[in-house]
Amino acid sequence: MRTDTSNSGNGSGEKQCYSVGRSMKRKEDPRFLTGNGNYVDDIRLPGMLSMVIVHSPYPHARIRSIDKTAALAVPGVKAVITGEDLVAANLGWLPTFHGFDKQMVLAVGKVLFQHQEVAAVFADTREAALDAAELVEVDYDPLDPVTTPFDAMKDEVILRDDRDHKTNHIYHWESGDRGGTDAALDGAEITVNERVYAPRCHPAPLEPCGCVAQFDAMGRLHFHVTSQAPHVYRTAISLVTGIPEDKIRVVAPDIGGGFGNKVPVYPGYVCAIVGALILKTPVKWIETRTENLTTTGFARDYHMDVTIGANKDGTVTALKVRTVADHGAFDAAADPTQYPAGMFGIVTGSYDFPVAFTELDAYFTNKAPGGVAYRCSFRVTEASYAIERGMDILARKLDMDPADLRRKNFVHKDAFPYQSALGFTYDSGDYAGTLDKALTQIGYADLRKEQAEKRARGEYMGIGISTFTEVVGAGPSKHFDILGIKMFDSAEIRIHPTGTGIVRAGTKSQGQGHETTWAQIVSEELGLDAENILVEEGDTDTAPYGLGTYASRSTPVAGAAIALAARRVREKAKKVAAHLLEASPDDIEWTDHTFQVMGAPDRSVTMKDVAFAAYTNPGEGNEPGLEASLYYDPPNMTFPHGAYIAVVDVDADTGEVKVRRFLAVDDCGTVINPMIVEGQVHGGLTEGFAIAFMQEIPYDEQGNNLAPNFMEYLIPTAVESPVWETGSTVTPSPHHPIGAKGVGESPNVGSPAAFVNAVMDALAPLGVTHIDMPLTREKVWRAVRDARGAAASD
Ligand code: PCD
Ligand SMILES: [Cu+]
Repeated sequence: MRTDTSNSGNGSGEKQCYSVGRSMKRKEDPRFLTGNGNYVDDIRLPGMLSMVIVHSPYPHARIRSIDKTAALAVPGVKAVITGEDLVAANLGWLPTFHGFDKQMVLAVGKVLFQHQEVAAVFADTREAALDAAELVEVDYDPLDPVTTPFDAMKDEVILRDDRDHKTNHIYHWESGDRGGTDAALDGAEITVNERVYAPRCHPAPLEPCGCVAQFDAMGRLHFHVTSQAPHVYRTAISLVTGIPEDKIRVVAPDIGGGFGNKVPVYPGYVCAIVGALILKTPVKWIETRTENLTTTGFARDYHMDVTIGANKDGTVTALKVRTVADHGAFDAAADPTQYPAGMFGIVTGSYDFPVAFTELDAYFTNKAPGGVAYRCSFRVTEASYAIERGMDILARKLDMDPADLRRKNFVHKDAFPYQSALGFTYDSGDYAGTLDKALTQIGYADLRKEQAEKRARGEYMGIGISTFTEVVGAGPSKHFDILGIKMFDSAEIRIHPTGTGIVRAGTKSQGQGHETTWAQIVSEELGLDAENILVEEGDTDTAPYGLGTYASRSTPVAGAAIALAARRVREKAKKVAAHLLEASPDDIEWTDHTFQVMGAPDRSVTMKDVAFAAYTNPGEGNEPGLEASLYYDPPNMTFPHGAYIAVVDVDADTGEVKVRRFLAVDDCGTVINPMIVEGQVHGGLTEGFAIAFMQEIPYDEQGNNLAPNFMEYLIPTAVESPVWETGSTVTPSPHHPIGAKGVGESPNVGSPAAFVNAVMDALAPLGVTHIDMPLTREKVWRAVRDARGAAASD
């Protein structure tokens, strides 16, 4: 792999300038850095109305009546719609992501969580709409709220009276060998057990959600929206509203971060479309920060009981994980249809468990709906946190170094493809190699020495390891679909006469840099300059149908489609090359990014020559033009892995934790752009750091959301964030055309456990075994105080 951070050789030279493995500067950045991005809120159309949503102050209440009179009297107000209006139009409910449940668009009869959408106001200006929203009079009859899944499971108060099943239980899911696992745990020389909680948190992208709905003179809907999956939106809108799909154009323009938050379809989108339809004028809806944090997809909220069985020498013999999941008011979790608990089955992680079992029960509560994959390929972060905490707890019980315990149990690098006890076939990996690299790079032995000295002085230093394996790139269509739509992806490539071109894909970048990396793949495959390959995504009128960008699937799926579509272009080009070289196509080979006559390397033509000929002189019987499209259904997921190490110093008297160092060694197979991958890792680590130490959406006993803004829901700035150290190993995916695996989510999946393990390691001398995230100063301080108190009273 070459790593070259300069943008040298711009457009000149024999070979292509930019290709796979080079840190080409991001092609999209000049637009962003000069303030010329084009976001949904930048759209201004003549006659455009502003929509504002009225929210419920109660988490659980019956709606006695809604009076619109005062709101409608505000100058500039055009309409107010309620749940009843939508029900009359047959648009009262929205199918949820995987289709098992439905969700109210605007509350009908009852509100089920604080801030739930109750009415939508349309006005000439945002100010008028805001004023009117305050004047919509809703008469509520408050009911007792249910705020934890443990209360919900008692079924004393049934939340959803729209459902036939009078229970708050949503579903049970299980995987693996229950009997075998129980038997192995019963017979284990050692077992450890801990309940760990992955708290309800929120992706909180910089740009909140929003849309502009417009019907043109031909009655065609143009819908600009912050969507990670524009094609799925188009199909969903057609199915829900009955508007023929050809009469709908969904455009996702520039997006200011998605992180899973912009996968689901939200009530505001439906209301904006309805408003534009009935008022016959464009409607814009842009969320506030509070609306984003309180109503759109939350993440996690998994209570996980982890039990590991092992021999005295540290060899693991069985894993059992039981989870209680809080899904909020509707089962709007973003998971593929056949996987209600997402990819939680990756919970065996990097370790060779002979037997395992996991089961999960999900419940309704009076909290916001969601369960989105916040930088996590559907519950992979939860799973990774559970197993990586579990392994550390086992290491402590065995009094073994956590690195040694891990190394002892890794799936061996010669064991791939590896069939896990919970049914995944891991494609490739070298876990020991990656861990060893990380240990050397950070100077592990010296750090342990330093720690021992500090402990002798009564100082609390901790080292935390996480050696995670992810499963990303959904996915093989026999297993993965959303609302029945198979999770393939697509690419379309056109090469112009002068040897430049355009590639379109079914994905949609939200900051990941696809405009650069997709061009690099085409460049590598076709020997053309990446600087002159335009990348276009996000417009359903032009892009081929694809399932979008989330779950780190773009590189594994669309990236593969792009490489293979380019190879299809190359096959066509070969015939033209043969014509130009007056040889048979069978005698032409593609070497060093040019077409050559076999055995005669001096007789060659470049792709640029061929492109021109394809339009000017294609040769008898050859199809003119140079383009190809391809739909790719991956044979398997990709399994990136990494070894992360955190070093912390804890002030036991104040609870303050300082992350002194953090090293992430990632293996995502073949790297397309090392600089972009490093940026992905930095971003994800910062989010993982926030989740570990400061982020949570808590609710009080009355069901009030306690983190409805950035005063309570904390976003780390450069001041709080540690300096990230990175490294990499490369174990290509055997089934991906260029060997690449996804990476966007790895740092978020792998890092929370490393941080928590480090703090627990620091506090080990005090006997503190576990603290649930986020590890705020107060929680750490309390844990230390309790531990000291217990020690004093012994
Ligand atoms: N091997 C490799 C891999 C990768 N890469 C690169 O990197 C990136 C990423 O990728 P991926 O991994 O494939 O992924 P995607 O699909 O593209 O994306 C997605 C992700 O991404 C991440 N990152 C990011 N960044 C930014 N800036 N922004 C955002 O928003 C975001 N988000 C996040 C998330 S969350 Mo989910 O949705 O939860 O499911 S999922 C996710 C791109 O550019 C690519 O191409 C390279 O180079 N190489
Ligand atoms: Cu997750």
